[in-house]
Amino acid sequence: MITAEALHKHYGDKVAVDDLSFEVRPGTVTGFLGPNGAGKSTTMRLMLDLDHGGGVTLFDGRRFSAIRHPAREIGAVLEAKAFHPTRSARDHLRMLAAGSGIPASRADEVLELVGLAEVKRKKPDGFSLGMAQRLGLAQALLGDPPTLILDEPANGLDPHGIHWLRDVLRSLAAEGRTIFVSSHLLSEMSLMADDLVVIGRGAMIYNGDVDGFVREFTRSTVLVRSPHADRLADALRGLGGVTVDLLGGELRVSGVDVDEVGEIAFRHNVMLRELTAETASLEAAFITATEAVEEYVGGVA
Ligand SMILES: Nc1ncnc2c1ncn2[C@@H]1O[C@H](COP(=O)(O)OP(=O)(O)OP(=O)(O)O)[C@@H](O)[C@H]1O
Repeated sequence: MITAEALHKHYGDKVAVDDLSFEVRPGTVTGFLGPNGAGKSTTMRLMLDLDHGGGVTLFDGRRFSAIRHPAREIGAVLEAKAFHPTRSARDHLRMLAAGSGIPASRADEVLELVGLAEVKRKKPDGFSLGMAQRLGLAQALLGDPPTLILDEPANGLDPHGIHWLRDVLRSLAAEGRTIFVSSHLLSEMSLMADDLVVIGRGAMIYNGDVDGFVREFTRSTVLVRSPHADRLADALRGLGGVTVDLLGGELRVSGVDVDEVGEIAFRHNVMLRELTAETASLEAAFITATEAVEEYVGGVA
């Protein structure tokens, strides 16, 4: 269990992390989301005592700096490509293993796990970003830690790599580990994460499960196809609090659920060809939740 309490950091007048408190539960993947510059990397650095600021983060009740063998308790990747320039991938991991009292054979195990066994004798400075991400994950897993903190681990991975990463993180969580992972890939996050911490301009926007976030920041809609769509639209508009978009024989309705739409159609003798509850995406919820706090807003060319 990770407990972050009142994390705070400012650079001059600029508040990068603004009194953030949250918990990351074991056995789950918790996604850490926020627009560019929201403060995700700074928060992760604060959590690991790699940056000076306010607040405390406890890992199963202890601060990072109080943990005797951090590699065996917390695996962290904050920056891809932070490797020794002259050692091979394998030697890099063996050296880290030696420093943490981990058997050297574990280096080969984790390289196999992340799919880098074939290139283990190569120097990481020739690695692609995706390969470097895999090596970063190997490094984080070296001590078989119960907690993982990963900043943008999917960055640079190809679609197979992203799929693989999702499976690895999900199965590590299923083993009871605590996994805190930032990403900009929202569709991936919706498949991977159980819980979310969403921040904007350093402050908390949402902390809870993924479904709750989508519910809170989107309106669910009902899609209806009917040869009498205009008649049904009139009946639904008469209800009040209902929004109806009519396009040809298709209606998109919000403010009522599928059962109510079905009932009203029945009462008005309207034949239906389709009646579907549409779930909004995590991306739609993220855009609504964070549009007011976006820092770097581009224009349209
Ligand atoms: N060393 C620094 N000096 C001054 N300001 C900084 C420094 N590091 C970060 N910041 C500012 O703090 C804020 C948070 O940055 P941070 O890198 O934590 O955001 P982020 O959410 O990780 O962004 P991204 O998604 O783009 O990686 C940003 O506005 C950034 O400009």
